[in-house]
Amino acid sequence: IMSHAWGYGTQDGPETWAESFPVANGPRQSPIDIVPTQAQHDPSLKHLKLKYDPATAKGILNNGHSFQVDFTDDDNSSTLAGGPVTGIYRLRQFHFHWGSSDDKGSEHTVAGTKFPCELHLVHWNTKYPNFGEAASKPDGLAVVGVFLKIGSANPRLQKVLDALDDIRSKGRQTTFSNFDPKTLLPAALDFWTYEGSLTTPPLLESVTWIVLKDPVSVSPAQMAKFRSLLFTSEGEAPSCMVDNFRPPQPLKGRKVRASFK
Ligand SMILES: O[B-]1(O)OCc2ccc(NC(=S)NCc3ccccc3)cc21
Ligand SMILES: [Zn+2]
Repeated sequence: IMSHAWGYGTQDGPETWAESFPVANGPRQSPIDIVPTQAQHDPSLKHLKLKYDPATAKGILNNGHSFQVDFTDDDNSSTLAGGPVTGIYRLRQFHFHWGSSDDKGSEHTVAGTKFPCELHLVHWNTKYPNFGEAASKPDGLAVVGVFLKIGSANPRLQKVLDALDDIRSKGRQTTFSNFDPKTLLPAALDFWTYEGSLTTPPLLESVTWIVLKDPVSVSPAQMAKFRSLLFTSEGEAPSCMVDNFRPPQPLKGRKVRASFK
């Protein structure tokens, strides 16, 4: 069967996704607006334990919705544990969402504040045999979200941004090795956490979200690199890859917990 054609345009964007993916109107959809004054500090939350082996970095791909850096996940070399999760989750990939201008781009918002970009580090629960199985379970995935805020150029981003010239169009991929995604994180790992979903179709309600409180920096020139990518394949009329974010979804009674006071 044809894979579901979805995107971020007026004809195929977030307002249309429920037609093919009815879970879009489900009880635990993401992203959400995080309201810090309504998040309850939970002292029982453990520290986030992130262990990433740079050798597991495999490739970088333009998938037509974002670009992602993929990791080999056939052993526990790169994992997440602690925080709100039980057990060990393996790093699968990371990717970003960003805007056409600096006043929007993130998926989660903080008391209505939008950031120009948001990083997602995707991990799957090793109690399941593989990513695809885990993605369909309520405790299957754990995604760390990191906000990027306009400021000085972030040298940690540069290796990723320099690879974008080789994957400008949808379907392009190239090797990407020896990279430690931990270098993309802020110094403090304080976080908000809640139960949610993928923010792109199939919108599966299988994600424990771990959204870091502190942003990392990105410069306007670096944002221009993100915006140089294309949603479209070579040979198609080019469409700039921008505004690839879903807006915040109804909380529907969910509680957001904070790891910090
Ligand atoms: O919401 B996100 O953008 O951030 C967190 C996150 C994790 C994964 C995705 N999507 C993936 S991996 N789809 C392929 C797939 C999906 C389901 C089964 C197999 C294969 C999107 C997002
Ligand atoms: Zn994402």
